[in-house]
Amino acid sequence: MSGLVQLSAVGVRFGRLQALQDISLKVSAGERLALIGANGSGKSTLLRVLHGLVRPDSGSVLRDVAARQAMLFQRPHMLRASALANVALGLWLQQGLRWREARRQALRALERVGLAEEAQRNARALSGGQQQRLALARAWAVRPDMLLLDEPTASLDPHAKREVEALMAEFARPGELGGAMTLVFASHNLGQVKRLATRVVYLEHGRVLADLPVHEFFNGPTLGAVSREADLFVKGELA
Ligand SMILES: Nc1ncnc2c1ncn2[C@@H]1O[C@H](COP(=O)(O)OP(=O)(O)OP(=O)(O)O)[C@@H](O)[C@H]1O
Repeated sequence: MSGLVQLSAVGVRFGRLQALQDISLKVSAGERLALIGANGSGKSTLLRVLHGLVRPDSGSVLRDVAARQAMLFQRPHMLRASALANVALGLWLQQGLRWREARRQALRALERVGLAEEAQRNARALSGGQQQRLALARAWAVRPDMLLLDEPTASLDPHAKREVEALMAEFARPGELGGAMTLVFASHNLGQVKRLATRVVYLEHGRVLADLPVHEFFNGPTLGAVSREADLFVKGELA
């Protein structure tokens, strides 16, 4: 396997519900992969499988064990502590750094996302956009090779959305400290998908119905033939 993670014929069920079915997908280094599809189509579940939070009931997951991963959720969970401590704690716990060194690196991460001035503020008192940037700092601090993001801008206003999007684009750029991050993100915002993604995976009822380079997905003639629902989804979202 030369990818960061590779799923083969993965299935996930929750009781009687088949949330994912027969998913085969390889994520390669340097990709910016967008997962799209209607509510309940399986995007979050697929991200959780990729991150190892959900174990498939069938199929297999192969992972590059040398690669680091981090995941961001739509509403980040922050501890009732300073912004700095929220980042430093992660480093201290995950990487076994000394507290002083963890704080030093955490401050560097806050600078990276433009939050250095908020370092001592209670993380829970920050705005939604600042909290999402704090979550990005927490992820960036561990220098992941692959960053998974579940609708990271869904609950943000347009300004905060642009800030988070800009950071995602910067993290994915070659030359970023620690190297370019591979991104896998779920989004309902097709403008964002066009701006950020190199590849689009369209899910419908837990199955992958299209897996195409972004340009082909939006401009190719094939989508309507693949799925009428996909065609309507894209047109509807763009209307
Ligand atoms: N822990 C769970 N227990 C039971 N059912 C679940 C669980 N997680 C997800 N599901 C169900 O699995 C299906 C896929 O959900 P998932 O959250 O992956 O979809 P999604 O595409 O991310 O949706 P959304 O766009 O609304 O976030 C849905 O029918 C959902 O209700």
